[in-house]
Amino acid sequence: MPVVSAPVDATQTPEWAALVDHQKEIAANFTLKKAFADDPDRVSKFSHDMGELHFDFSKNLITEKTLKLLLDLARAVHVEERRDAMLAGEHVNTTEDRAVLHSALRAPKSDRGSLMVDGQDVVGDVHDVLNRMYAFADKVRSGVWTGVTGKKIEHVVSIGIGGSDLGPVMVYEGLKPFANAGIDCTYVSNIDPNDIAEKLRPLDPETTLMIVVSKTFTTLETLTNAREAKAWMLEGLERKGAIDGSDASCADAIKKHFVAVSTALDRVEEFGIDPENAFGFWNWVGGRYSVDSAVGLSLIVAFGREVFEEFLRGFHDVDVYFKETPLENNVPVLMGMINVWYSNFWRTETHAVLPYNQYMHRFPAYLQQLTMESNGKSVRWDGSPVSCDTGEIFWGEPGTNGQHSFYQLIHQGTRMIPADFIAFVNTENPLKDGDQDTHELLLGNFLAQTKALAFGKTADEVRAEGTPEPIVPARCFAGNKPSTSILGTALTPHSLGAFVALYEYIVFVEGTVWGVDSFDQWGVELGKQLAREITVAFHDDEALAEQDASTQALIAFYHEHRA
Ligand SMILES: O=P(O)(O)OC[C@H]1O[C@H](O)[C@H](O)[C@@H](O)[C@@H]1O
Repeated sequence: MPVVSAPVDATQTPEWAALVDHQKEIAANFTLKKAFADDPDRVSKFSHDMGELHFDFSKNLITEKTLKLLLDLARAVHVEERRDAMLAGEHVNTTEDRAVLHSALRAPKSDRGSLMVDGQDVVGDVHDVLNRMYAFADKVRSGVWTGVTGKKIEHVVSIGIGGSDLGPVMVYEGLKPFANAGIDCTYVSNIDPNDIAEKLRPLDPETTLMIVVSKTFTTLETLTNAREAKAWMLEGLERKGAIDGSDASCADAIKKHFVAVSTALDRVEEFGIDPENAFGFWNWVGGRYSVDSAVGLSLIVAFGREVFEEFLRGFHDVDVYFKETPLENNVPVLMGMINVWYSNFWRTETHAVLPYNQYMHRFPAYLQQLTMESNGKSVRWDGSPVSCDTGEIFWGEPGTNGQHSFYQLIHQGTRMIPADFIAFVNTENPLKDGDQDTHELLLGNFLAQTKALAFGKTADEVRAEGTPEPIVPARCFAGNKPSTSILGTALTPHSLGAFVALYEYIVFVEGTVWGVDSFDQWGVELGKQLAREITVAFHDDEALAEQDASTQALIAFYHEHRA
């Protein structure tokens, strides 16, 4: 069994009790307006820099005492000890009896041999695979690797789901300005045939490379889509006369047009993909923590080695920072604990992430898996039930789009929704509308929203604008709505890597307070198991009879209306 200490029940600690009392004080006496008026140094006290990212926590419902009490709680649940255990390769993923070492995926090659886990030179193995990936990607990018008809690859289709999809697609979208080899990527994930049909429709099989990404290589969606892609590829090539349909010509085509990423290389081979063209990773990398492993192969093909190395450096710098920075100044720790403050002491349920950068439009979706699959648990890592709420519901959309949609509820609704506002000083597309720098219009909106949330608008201010009395209440803003402002210098491979690592550690800190195993995902299994059984029930009366009445009735509706 793993050597991991039992989780502390945070709710039974004096530190928790102190926070319960403190929350009552803050709820009764604290407003952001007053806090800013009373303390001219508030912003500097609550601002931190982590590399190229600047964090302003001042518009949160916190005082210096709040942070002190939160860090007392972090220490009481042994955040530092668990961090060190994780980074040293202990099996902190207890329910799967695995180490958790995504940090090793971005360790520099000079760290080879420094981390031996279960007899494996973890960093050495990581760099061996990275080198193979870089060599492969170079060949594709330069046109040395071609399709079966000798044409250069122009499109990559990455087939995967969950952690084998959300990370790569988020980063591909995030770093589009860095694409530099005339190769575009498309991501197919859903088992809904509409997904692959629409994605493949515009592509030419001769110039398309498929990357099948699956940690387990058993995932129904991915294998179904991979088979569909294989059929599309072979039919397309045969129609063009590029192959003659014989087993040998098909095998040759698959070799040139299919590669795989998986921890299960035997299954890759069974699928018909040449093991030479398979890139491995390890069971100590969780799917949602894997974008910086071979799972990111499409990114290396699209962006090249230098960009990917810079992306990994962004992660690694945060790894070192998280490990070495005292808790008082440690941004991932502070953010994780502030999230605990709202979730457990203010009983907020959701957390908005609002990137003011259109390239980051898939970042909230990526964070949903990272945060919710990690911390949506009801038992602790020793199997005991949790005794407080766990897991925040993460959601969001890029600003300013969200402003014209759901911000109404954040500003004037009855629920408190802590929000991370993310923006960058420099834009990838500096444009002007007349004399006005349009990036400043974007940043002006970013600043305006956090200001409106924090300070609101009083009835007197509304009246002073000449608003008729009956509608004054509808036009008031209560303010005191918490937000964190994060400003980066620019959205680059390095800063994007830093962002992902930041949220990985926020998740870790929260998971440690809640005592949950943030690295398993048993909650997705029941649905998979039932789907297998129910799929049979479409055409098997015995299996149908075993279903509940609602499922039977819905299947009956399906049969009645199926064209
Ligand atoms: O990479 P795969 O083994 O195909 O798994 C893909 C995804 O499916 C699973 O059901 C889990 O919910 C995810 O954590 C995982 O990322």
